Amino acid sequence: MLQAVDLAAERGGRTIFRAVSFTLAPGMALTLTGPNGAGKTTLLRLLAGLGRASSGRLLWEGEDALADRSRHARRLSLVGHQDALKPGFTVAETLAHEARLAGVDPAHAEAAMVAMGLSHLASAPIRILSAGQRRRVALARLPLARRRLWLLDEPTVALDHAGVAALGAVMAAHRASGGIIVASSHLPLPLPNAAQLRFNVPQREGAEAA
Ligand SMILES: Nc1ncnc2c1ncn2[C@@H]1O[C@H](COP(=O)(O)OP(=O)(O)OP(=O)(O)O)[C@@H](O)[C@H]1O
Repeated sequence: MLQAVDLAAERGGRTIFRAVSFTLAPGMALTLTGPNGAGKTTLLRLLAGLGRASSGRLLWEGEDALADRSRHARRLSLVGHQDALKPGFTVAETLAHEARLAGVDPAHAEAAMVAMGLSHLASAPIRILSAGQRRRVALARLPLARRRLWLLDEPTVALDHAGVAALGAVMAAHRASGGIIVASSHLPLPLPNAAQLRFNVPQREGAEAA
């Protein structure tokens, strides 16, 4: 269970948001919406333990999530705007590598490739892929890493309709197995029954989860 209690963040000496609170039990999802610059990425980084809250607490199963940041990092996968894929690897090599790192059966890498509609690109190097194809590869790594918490910054950017549907199925499977998802987006996400946190600009007075 992930719980944010009265989180506030500052950047460059300016308050970006405050009074952000939510509780996400296994299987739940939260979408972050709001205008450019409102603080969605800032919150995702904070939830990933990459930034520091100016006040408030982040709890994982009732304990301070960030007391041990490297332990927290192993609970989560973060997909941001940079996909951190190795240009010289093929799609199949990329996913097999991810499976190896996570110690899962290599057959899962094949399944992840199929799930994100990448089979026909198995032997293509990452460097020749289109933006949407790269995004599919970055998202196909998620289930292989076997992390409970997925933090996704605008995950559908560059995806076509089929890609969005594929991601919807992958996210549904994650939630069905007790995973938690927090995702920002300017477009509707395929995350049924997700709670919503809307950021306003200027973001001075906090945001509310609905
Ligand atoms: N390194 C930084 N130093 C100072 N201010 C920053 C820094 N990085 C981001 N900001 C500011 O923090 C605010 C929130 O940025 P953030 O990236 O969280 O917004 P966002 O809601 O994710 O926006 P978008 O929809 O454009 O992705 C913005 O006003 C931005 O200018």
